[in-house]
Amino acid sequence: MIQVKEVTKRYGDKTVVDQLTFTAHPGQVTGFLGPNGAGKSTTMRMIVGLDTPTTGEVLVNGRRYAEHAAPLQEIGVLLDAKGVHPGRSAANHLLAMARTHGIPKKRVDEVIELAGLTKVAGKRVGNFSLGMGQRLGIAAALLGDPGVVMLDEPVNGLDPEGVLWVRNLLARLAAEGRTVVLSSHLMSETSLIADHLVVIGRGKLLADTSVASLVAQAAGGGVKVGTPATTLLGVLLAGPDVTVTPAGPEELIVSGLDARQIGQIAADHGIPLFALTPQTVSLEEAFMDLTREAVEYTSSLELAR
Ligand SMILES: Nc1ncnc2c1ncn2[C@@H]1O[C@H](COP(=O)(O)OP(=O)(O)OP(=O)(O)O)[C@@H](O)[C@H]1O
Repeated sequence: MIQVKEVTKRYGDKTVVDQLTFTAHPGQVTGFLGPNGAGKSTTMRMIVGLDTPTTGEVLVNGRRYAEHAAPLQEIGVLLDAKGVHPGRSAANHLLAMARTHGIPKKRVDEVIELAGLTKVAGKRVGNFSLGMGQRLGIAAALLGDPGVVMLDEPVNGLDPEGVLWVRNLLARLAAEGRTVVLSSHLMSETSLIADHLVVIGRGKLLADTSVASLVAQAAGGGVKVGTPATTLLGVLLAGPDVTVTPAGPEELIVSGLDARQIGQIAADHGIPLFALTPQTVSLEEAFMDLTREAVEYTSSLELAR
């Protein structure tokens, strides 16, 4: 479990993380989302003790990172996939890490296999593609068989097959009861991988929600109904909490009733329907709505609107 408790981080007079509180639970994949500069990396660095909160505290499995005797066995992290000596082979890089942390060589072979790096394990890391580098970073994060796994932008630069691989791997790690956190600035991609979402903007918490409830929220745009009998159906559907808006000669947008209720009322009165479509806002739009005020760099074109 990761607990971020009322954490504030200031650099000089700039507040980068602002009274942030959230928990990443075991058995779940938590997506940590925010636009560029929102404070995700800073928060992740504080989780693993590379930075200190100005106020508040961060706990990994109930303790501060530095208080763990064998931190690599508690939390595995991928913070910068390029932070590897380019002249070393993937296997030697992992072996060096394993040796300094008392981890057996057998585990190195296991994570190489797990990360799909068997064929390239002997190759120099300097020649690795971005995707192979990401896989190596993930292999390193898993080396200590940790109960908590935290990955900064793990699908960045991966092809669709690589994204699917990360998705399946993270789901499996969570199913094993581990706490899994991944950061991203891409909502649609993250919502496919994560169960839970923590969204921040300008260092502040904007949302702490399940993917399912965000999807339900995004679906709150009414139901598009296609019928030749718009006037009659409009009258039949009317009610105190129902809004019926004509959207074309044979089209209504209805809110306050779901598709099933509308379909039933139409059927009860023998009214033909040729469209009955819940209007969804895309998750990307929901994310943009949430974070609009909080993006650090807005183009002058957008500001002029
Ligand atoms: N050491 C530092 N000194 C001063 N400012 C910093 C420092 N580290 C980060 N910042 C600032 O803190 C803010 C948040 O940065 P951070 O890297 O945590 O954001 P992020 O959400 O990870 O963004 P991205 O998606 O672009 O990686 C940015 O405005 C950044 O310029």
